[in-house]
Amino acid sequence: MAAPRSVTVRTPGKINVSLKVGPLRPDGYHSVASVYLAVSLFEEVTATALETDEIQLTLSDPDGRLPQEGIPLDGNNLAARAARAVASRAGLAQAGVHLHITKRVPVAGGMGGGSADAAAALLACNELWNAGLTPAELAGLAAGLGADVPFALLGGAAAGLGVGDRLTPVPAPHRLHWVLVPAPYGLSTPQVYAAVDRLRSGTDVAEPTEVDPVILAALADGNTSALAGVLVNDLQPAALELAPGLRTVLEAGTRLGALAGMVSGSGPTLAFLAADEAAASALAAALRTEGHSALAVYGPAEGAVTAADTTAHQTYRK
Ligand SMILES: C[C@@](CO)(OP(=O)(O)O)[C@H](O)COP(=O)(O)OP(=O)(O)OC[C@H]1O[C@@H](n2ccc(N)nc2=O)[C@H](O)[C@@H]1O
Ligand SMILES: Nc1ncnc2c1ncn2[C@@H]1O[C@H](COP(=O)(O)OP(=O)(O)O)[C@@H](O)[C@H]1O
Repeated sequence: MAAPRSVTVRTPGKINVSLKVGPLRPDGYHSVASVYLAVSLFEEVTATALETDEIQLTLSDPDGRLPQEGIPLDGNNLAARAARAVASRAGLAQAGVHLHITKRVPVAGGMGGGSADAAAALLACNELWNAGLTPAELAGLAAGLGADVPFALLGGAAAGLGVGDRLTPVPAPHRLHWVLVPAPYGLSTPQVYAAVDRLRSGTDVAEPTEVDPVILAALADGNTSALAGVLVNDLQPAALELAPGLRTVLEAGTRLGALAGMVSGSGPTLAFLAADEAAASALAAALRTEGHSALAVYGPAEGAVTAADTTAHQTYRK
């Protein structure tokens, strides 16, 4: 008997090199102006056809460094929800699938790992089931699954308005080098947004309507020192309040040679910008010597690609 068909899709984690957050909206969300940068820490989802109509999930952690508690392995997993969304949109009566998630992005780390799994599952199931959904339809389903899911499909660098789902790709032709410091714990995104509302209560908070053009120019030029001066994250004070230990790690990164450091999204992962690849690798080594976990990565990295395509899109210049 032939082996059941499988499709593997790879998607990137992200950092937000700029994240401006507006006031709390009546729907419980905040409008943002975000500059997303996909980085070279990838999730993979392999979707394998099942004879039944159940959705099964398994997970592996090849690098052996992710706390896996807190990841639901049932219908609440974002990858399972993505598979259901494809089946229902395509009107498939029997849509059984086994989803295997290979996890590398820190869990509840502010790097959009669950969103990357959802994006990968959308594309993998669409291909596995020959569901025929267009990229625009997949992007629509992605936005219904979470604010960051559309960017995980797209990858590269993009400005995000609305809740982060209204995306415009932005030119970032030069590879930038970063060091990520994951924490051994997670932070809950809704709690970080709630903390920022509390910290800013009584102040007038503007609706963000556009991303900072200085950031866009620095990305377009690959100007790391200009970029270092304008990295901003409105969620950072809230993340530091919830996880005060991050302050010493931020200080260590800059003391050890980072051009700048910031909390990634809702945290607690920290992202340090390095001058070049050699500086990133030296910084990661120095941080590890001081007892921190540290990974050198680059961005932009490409968005969702099926496994057979993974070498076909390496278009970024160093
Ligand atoms: C903060 C950011 C920055 O990119 O990412 P993470 O750092 O979590 O990865 C995003 O805004 C997170 O996006 P994502 O994690 O997809 O959010 P969702 O699942 O859609 O929403 C989870 C909860 O976060 C809050 N939320 C999310 C997005 C947004 N623009 N405003 C919000 O207030 C809401 O409380 C919402 O119920
Ligand atoms: N496939 C998934 N991977 C990780 N977390 C998931 C997944 N599906 C659902 N979740 C839930 O989403 C929460 C946030 O996940 P994650 O995307 O890792 O972090 P963040 O929102 O900080 O980027 C997790 O704590 C978990 O409860």
